[in-house]
Amino acid sequence: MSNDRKTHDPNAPASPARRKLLLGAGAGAIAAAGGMVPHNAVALSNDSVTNAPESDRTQERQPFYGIHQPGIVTPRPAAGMVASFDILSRDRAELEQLLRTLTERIAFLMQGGSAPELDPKFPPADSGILGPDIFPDNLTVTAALGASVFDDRFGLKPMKPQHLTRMEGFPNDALEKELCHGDLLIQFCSNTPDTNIHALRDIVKNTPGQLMLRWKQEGSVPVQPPAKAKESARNFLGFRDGSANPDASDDALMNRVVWVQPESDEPDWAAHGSYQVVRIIRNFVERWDRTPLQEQEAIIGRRKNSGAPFGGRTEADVPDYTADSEGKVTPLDSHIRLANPRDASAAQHLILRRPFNYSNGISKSGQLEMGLLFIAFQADLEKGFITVQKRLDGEPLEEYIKPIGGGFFFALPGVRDEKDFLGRTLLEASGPQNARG
Ligand SMILES: C=CC1=C(C)c2cc3[nH]c(cc4nc(cc5[nH]c(cc1n2)c(C)c5CCC(=O)O)C(CCC(=O)O)=C4C)c(C)c3C=C
Ligand SMILES: [Fe+2]
Repeated sequence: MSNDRKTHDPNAPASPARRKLLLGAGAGAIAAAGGMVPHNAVALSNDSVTNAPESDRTQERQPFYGIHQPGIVTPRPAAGMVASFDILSRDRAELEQLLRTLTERIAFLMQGGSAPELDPKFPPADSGILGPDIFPDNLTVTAALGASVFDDRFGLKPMKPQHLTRMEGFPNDALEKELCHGDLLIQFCSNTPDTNIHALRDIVKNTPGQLMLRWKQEGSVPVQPPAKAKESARNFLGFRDGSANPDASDDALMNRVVWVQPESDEPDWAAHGSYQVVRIIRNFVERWDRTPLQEQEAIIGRRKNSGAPFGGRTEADVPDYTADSEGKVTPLDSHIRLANPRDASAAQHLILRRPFNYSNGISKSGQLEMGLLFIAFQADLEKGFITVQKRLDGEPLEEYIKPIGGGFFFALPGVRDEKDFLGRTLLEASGPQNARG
C-alpha cells in the first residue's frame, strides 16, 4: 500500500501534513461563506443539545489511606468496572516499582486535582476526558492479585494466600478463556462510567511495558429517587439484589465475613485483605421475560415487586425455614434457600456481594448480551463463594444464566499512609534482601 493511499484511510490518524490541510480547508470554507461566522451561530445557549449533563456529585470523595482498601465495604455507586491485567514486570524490583506507581496514581485519582501542563511537544499528562481539573466523583480503585502472580517470576510462591487458586469451571459454566483470570485485577467504582474509564486510562498510560490488559467488564446499578427506606437495586432479571447481604457498616461482622484477620491460617502479610470473586454471568433475558411471574418468583424465592420473602411484607423481612421444612412457602430449590439455608452453620458461609448489571451489545444470534457482573468478597474463599456456589449447582435458575468469565483474586491490604504502597507487606514478607529481585 502506498503512503498516499494510507493517508486516505478514514480510520488512520491524520498526519501533521494532512491536519494542516484540513485546518486550511476549514478556514477557506469560512472565508467563502462571507468572512467571520456570526457569533450567535456557534455560541452555546444554556439549553444547547450538546451541553454536558450536570452532576452535583463530582466532588464526592472516598478516603484512600487506611487499614483496608476502599471499594469493598464502601457503599456501591452507580458505575463499576473491573479490568484484569497480565503483569509484564521482569523481576521483583520492577514489580515493586509497578505497585508503587499504582499506589501513587490511585491516591491522585481518588483525591482529584489538576493534571500537570507539559511541553506540548510531549503527549499530555492526562487523557483530558474529565477536563483539565480531575474531580474524584466518588471514585474507589481496588487492587487484587490472581494466583498466577505467586509463581516463580517474583519469588512469591511461598506467600500465596491459602485458598487462592485459578478459578476452575463449575458445572453450569461455559468459561471463555479470553474473559478469565489474570495476575492483577483492578476494580473501579464511581458515579459515572467516564470517571472509571478515565482512571483506567491513567493507570494504563502510567505503567507502560509493565501491564497488559487481558479483559475488562463494565457494569452499572440503576439509580432510584431518594427514598426514606433504603431499597436494594434491581438486577437485569428485575429482582431486588442484595436484600440479605451482610451489613457492611457493621465492623465486627465485616471482620468476621470479609477481612482476613491477623493470626489466622493465612500468611501474616495478607491480614486486612480479602478474597475477591468476579463472575461474568450472562442472563438469558428474552427467555426470562417470557417466564410466568409465579415461576420467576419461585426460582428466586422472593416477590419480584417488593423483594420480600414469601409470607413477608418487605425485603428486610427474614424467611423462617424452620417452620417450612418441606419448602411449601419457600421452595427448597429456590435460589435464596440454596444460597443460604439459614441453618446452624450459615454464619460461616456468608459473603459480601457487590454486583453490577452489565450490557454488552448483542450476540451473533441477535440476543441481548447482558447479565450480572457478580463480585463478592470474603475472608475465606472455600467457606464463602465456593461452598455457596456448590450449593447452587443445578438450581432451576441455571436455565436462565450462564457464567462466562471472571476469576479468583486476593484484594491486597490497605495502604496506611503516604509512605506505604500496595503489596508492601507481601514484598517484605520474604525478607528485604529478596524484595529487590
Ligand atoms: C455463589 C454465589 C452467588 C451467585 C453466583 C449468585 C448469582 C445470582 N444471584 C442472582 C439474584 C439474586 N440473588 C439473591 C440472593 C443471594 N444470592 C447469593 C449468592 C449468589 N448469587 C446469596 C448468598 C444470596 C442471599 C441469600 C440469603 O441470605 O437469603 C437474590 C435475593 C435478594 C438478595 O438477598 O440479594 C436475588 C434476586 C442472580 C440473578 C444471579 C446470577 C445471574
Ligand atoms: Fe444470588
